[in-house]
Amino acid sequence: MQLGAVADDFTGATDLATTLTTRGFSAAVVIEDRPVDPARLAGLDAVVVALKSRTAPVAQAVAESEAAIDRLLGWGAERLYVKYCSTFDSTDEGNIGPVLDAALARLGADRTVVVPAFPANGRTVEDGLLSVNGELLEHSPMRHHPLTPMTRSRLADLLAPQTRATITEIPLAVVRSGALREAIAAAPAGYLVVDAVADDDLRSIAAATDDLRLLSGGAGLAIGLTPASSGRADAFPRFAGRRLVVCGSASAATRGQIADAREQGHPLRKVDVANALADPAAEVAALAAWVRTLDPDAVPVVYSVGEPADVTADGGASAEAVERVLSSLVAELARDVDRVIVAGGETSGAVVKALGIDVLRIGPQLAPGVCWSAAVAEGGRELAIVLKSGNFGAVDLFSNAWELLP
Ligand SMILES: Nc1ncnc2c1ncn2[C@@H]1O[C@H](COP(=O)(O)OP(=O)(O)O)[C@@H](O)[C@H]1O
Ligand SMILES: O=C(O)[C@@H](O)C(=O)COP(=O)(O)O
Repeated sequence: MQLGAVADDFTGATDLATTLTTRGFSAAVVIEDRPVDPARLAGLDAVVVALKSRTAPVAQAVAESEAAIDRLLGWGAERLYVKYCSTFDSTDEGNIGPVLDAALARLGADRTVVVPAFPANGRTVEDGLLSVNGELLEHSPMRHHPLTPMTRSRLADLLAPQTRATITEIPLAVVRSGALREAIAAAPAGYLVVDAVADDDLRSIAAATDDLRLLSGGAGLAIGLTPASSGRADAFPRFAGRRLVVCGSASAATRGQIADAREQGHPLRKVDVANALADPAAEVAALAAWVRTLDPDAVPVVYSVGEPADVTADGGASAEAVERVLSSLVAELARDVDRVIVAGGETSGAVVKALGIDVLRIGPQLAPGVCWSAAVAEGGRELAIVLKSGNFGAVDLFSNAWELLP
């Protein structure tokens, strides 16, 4: 296996895996510590272990990441990639620094690059400052993120409280100078925050770091990686059951996709959050009954946030209830529904766990960082599933995604 990766959330894992497959890698995502027969991974160029560690306590995130790294090395991974969010989601007490420290220690390596840039999704780094769609991170909507509000934009300032290692910034001029490899070798041991505003910059960084055993970043850096072999090519299965979209995401991109689905005439139903809190089983039953009344060819969209004011700020109780209801709904309908789009990172984690999925096989890409995966749910039913980061995907994704399935 050429590359083993650890991602700090489930949508991040499919983001990296699909970016790798666009480069010709054969790739799969393994869910957390689910036992997997290594024969299922044989011949793959890359395996991404999906954790739900982004906002976990540091000790837990490090322990889970170390266990994932050990599994990947045991499966024969030659190099490692630590995948975090392209908006560097973390706090001063956060996990990116400690997980990188642990990964370097496990590999006996002394340096790696820090590259959250992903220009195809509007994330760029210049002069060490991270921007989102042309706005500095601290001015972007990430400023208001409920768990990891990003109020600074300089990556070195965000990372410094999380590690004792030296952080060096490498400017765009060096990335484009043809002497990046030398600059990385000459820098002090530790972390190298490297500027990138275009895909060619990411390709230059990947080329200049081909001797590093550890890479780190969002998924964008993977566009510069090349598989050593043609890898294993699995045909993506065909699916013909019902379709379903569930959205627990409150992000602007998902809200736009919900509004577009309404305009396109898809049946929509909003989760009754008060009922989800009071009697989750009844809410699941009501939503499942609604789906079953619809034409089998319909694309029902079950969502919980149509506009920002729909979010109930009650210390997480409503968020948890919505996750429970949406994930139970997908599990309840899994006998009839075999093509599912899930919007939202946390929501995706809840759905994948409720379905008892252990491995996601990566299929067609829908947008940068968004793809179909094939998975077997507990009980043996195979389904196609999209785990969509809240902020990713075109506005018409809920209408057009199905056409990309074989
Ligand atoms: N109406 C609501 N009130 C409160 N929390 C909600 C509501 N709807 C969804 N949530 C929660 O908001 C969180 C959204 O996070 P996530 O699924 O990661 O989406 P994103 O990727 O857009 O951040 C989930 O925990 C979800 O259950
Ligand atoms: O790198 C990214 O931006 C994504 O892969 C990602 O991690 C997004 O997280 P969620 O918005 O929580 O899905």
